[in-house]
Amino acid sequence: MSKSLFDKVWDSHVVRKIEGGPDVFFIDRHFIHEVTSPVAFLGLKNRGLNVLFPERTFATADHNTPTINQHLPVEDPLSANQLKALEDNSNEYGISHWGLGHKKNGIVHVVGPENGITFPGATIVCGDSHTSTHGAFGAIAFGIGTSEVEMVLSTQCIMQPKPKKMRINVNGQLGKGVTPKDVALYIISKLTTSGATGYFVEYAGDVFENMTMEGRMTVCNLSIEMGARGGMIAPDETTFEYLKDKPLSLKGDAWDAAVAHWKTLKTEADATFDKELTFLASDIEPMITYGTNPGMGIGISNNIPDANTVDGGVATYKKSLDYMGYEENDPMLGKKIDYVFLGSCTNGRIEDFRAFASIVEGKQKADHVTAWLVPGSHEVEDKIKAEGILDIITKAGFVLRQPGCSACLAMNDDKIPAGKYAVSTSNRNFEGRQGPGSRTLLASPLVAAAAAVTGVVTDPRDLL
Ligand SMILES: CC(C)[C@H](C(=O)O)[C@@H](O)C(=O)O
Ligand code: SF4
Repeated sequence: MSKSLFDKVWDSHVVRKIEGGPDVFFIDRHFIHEVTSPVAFLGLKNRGLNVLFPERTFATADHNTPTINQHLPVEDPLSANQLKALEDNSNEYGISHWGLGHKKNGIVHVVGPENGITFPGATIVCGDSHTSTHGAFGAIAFGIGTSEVEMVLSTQCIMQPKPKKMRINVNGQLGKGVTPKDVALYIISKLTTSGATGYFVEYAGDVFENMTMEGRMTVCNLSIEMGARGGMIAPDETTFEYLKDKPLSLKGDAWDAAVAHWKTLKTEADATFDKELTFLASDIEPMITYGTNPGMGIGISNNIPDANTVDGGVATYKKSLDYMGYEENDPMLGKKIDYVFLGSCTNGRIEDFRAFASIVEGKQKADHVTAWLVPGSHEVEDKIKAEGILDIITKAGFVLRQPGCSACLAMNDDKIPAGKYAVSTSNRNFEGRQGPGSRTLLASPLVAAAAAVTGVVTDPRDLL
């Protein structure tokens, strides 16, 4: 039977098939952070178990880290404890640890790829739902629970039933101002947040083939927001070019042999999928969300949908609009905003800062807007400085913060106040996600930049 990319990677990692049960599945790379690993290590200790392959696990601190004054001790005792636990556990078991202040520190899904820990054909897990990001490299990457983190630490395997397969094709060319984030928000708006539940998605078609690695990461990152277990894109020259010479990428003959293998990781022509969807690039415009889940998104020039035209119940829909303080049929353009957040594992990479700078250059931040610009890693921060982006944003009245998850989920001090509107490049707009009572409008870095300089929801195409 012809195999898909997903089948090839999955099947080559099955250690044992259990009749009528899940597969015992080998994990190549395991990332850990301070939120979901402490309890797993506690479990290991209680059962007197060891870490089987410490060299396959990589720790970085990101969720609870402050984004200013990182050289000072962390004030919040809960955060300080979590960070200390990650450091102590990593040291005890011989796991590489990029803690606060380390030059490689940053958001787990940003530092993994930029250091070449992520690679095509790999199986990658982390106790974190946005592990799907790494699928951009043609890896099978997904989030796991804390008990599975313990399982991976002790056995380097987990038990997994093989998910169903979906292929999403987007063909044609994206218009001006339309970014990978818009492609993803568009797909989620069509599928809803549960449209891909139970599936593993392969993204295919010209749009993804022509996308940069960072764009592919943005798309795969958001797979989880439509319910998918993960999403992946076949590796190609763009992938190999990105990974070549990364600190932990293979070198010399080993690299050449790996690339030769990675080139075989393509879906065969007559492979079949349980579900297949096709969209047109020309139908996608810059997107923005107006509600309290990532599926509640529209093209920026559209009006908020009428309750009678949406699936999923009128009452829930109205409750969501109430929370946002919005009315059906209102335009999104021109709505006043208070905060802008540029960052997260969705859009906290150098291309996102370049995009933001391309709009704010020569303009000024709107007076009433508070903007938090948070690089995904120190490497991103260094590039922002080296490329002159820091100068551009500083002249435009913005301040650059230090790396971390920050206001994406507000586990540190970066909380959007109750009732305030934030245009955010992150991935979730749930009630209170960015701080109790906060209201989130998910969008691309271009839309965020346009809102930052005008103070209202603005079509970035008018400013490009
Ligand atoms: C804290 C962590 C478990 C969580 C996740 O799994 O995704 C977080 O990263 C998020 O984005 O909500
Ligand atoms: S940046 Fe946001 S989505 Fe990504 S890992 Fe951190 S909290 Fe989760």
